[in-house]
Amino acid sequence: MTTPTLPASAASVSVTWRAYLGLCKLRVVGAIVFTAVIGMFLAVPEPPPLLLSFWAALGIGLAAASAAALNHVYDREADSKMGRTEYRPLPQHQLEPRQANVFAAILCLLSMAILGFLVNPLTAVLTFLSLIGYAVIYTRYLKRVTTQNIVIGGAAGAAPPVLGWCAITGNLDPHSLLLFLLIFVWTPPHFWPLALAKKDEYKLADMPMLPVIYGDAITKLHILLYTILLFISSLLPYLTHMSGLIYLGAAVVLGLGFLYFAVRLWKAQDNKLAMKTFGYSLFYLMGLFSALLVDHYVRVG
Ligand code: HEM
Ligand SMILES: CC(C)=CCC/C(C)=C/CC/C(C)=C/COP(=O)(O)OP(=O)(O)O
Repeated sequence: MTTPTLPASAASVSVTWRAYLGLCKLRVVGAIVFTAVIGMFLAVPEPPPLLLSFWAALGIGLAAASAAALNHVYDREADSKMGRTEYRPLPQHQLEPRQANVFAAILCLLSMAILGFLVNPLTAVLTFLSLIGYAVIYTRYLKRVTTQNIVIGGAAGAAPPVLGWCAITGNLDPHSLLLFLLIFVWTPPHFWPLALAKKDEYKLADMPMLPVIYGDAITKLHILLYTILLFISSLLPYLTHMSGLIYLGAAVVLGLGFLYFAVRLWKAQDNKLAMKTFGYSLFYLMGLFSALLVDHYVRVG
């Protein structure tokens, strides 16, 4: 018996769609939308209106995917030099840069229409600024010129909970800026462990990441110092009475876990723990934001 195969044209359509989806960095966008949705829930005492939340999540997600596609276009040459990124759609010539640009433009227009007409204009403007911040300011300029690229560029990645909050209330609340601070301070100990593990690839691609320019010891020290700063920042939602004891407990336990990784990485002679620390950073952020949500509805203390 022969295995049924797709006709050549159907197979190529499926490859093309997979390539377009590959441009979107779906897992990162998923995490970004998650933090935005938590911002929506924290903005009001009762659950936020379902339809408004849906449009806001879709609009923010489309903007993040558009930014990711533009990042693939600007980085296509560097991506082709690194093992971690060489199989992306543009280095593999599955799509032309022009196609990726058109795709990014469509996603951006859709996002702006949804946010501008169905959510509110301030959310649309702030989301657009985040898109430009990541896709243009970080990717095109900062990434190539300074070791502080991801610290400054982190502001775009930290915006989503503020965008989610603003989508529901129409304004900027100081508590939403606390959520911004958490992701902003989290970004260096999220990214630098990965940069440490992939230092040789970044060197090959001529990217001035911290370990490439200043070496492993300085990078590990920076990771540790930012992790301490993150631990302190993560207490602020409790100290400002935004969250209660459930959040505080989770923040302390998750933070001690992050410190454990950061201290061990700092002390180690090698970088064996770097990718585990990177993995933990993702678990930490998801855990911290989940705790904020649970605490919002089950308030103790
Ligand atoms: C400027 C800020 C940031 C930088 C430089 C950065 C950098 C990176 C890099 C280089 C990767 C590896 C990607 C890969 O191998 O495909 C990654 C993965 C990831 N990042 Fe970030 N990140 C940033 C902000 C964020 C934010 C704000 C979030 C979520 C709220 C996030 C969530 C994730 C997730 C979930 C992954 C895993 C993706 C996967 O497994 O495919 N990142 N990040
Ligand atoms: C709401 C909105 C528009 C937000 C945009 C923020 C956004 C998409 C952040 C993504 C963060 C990220 C994956 C950075 C890695 O880029 P990189 O180029 O350093 O990593 P790479 O080498 O894996 O491409």
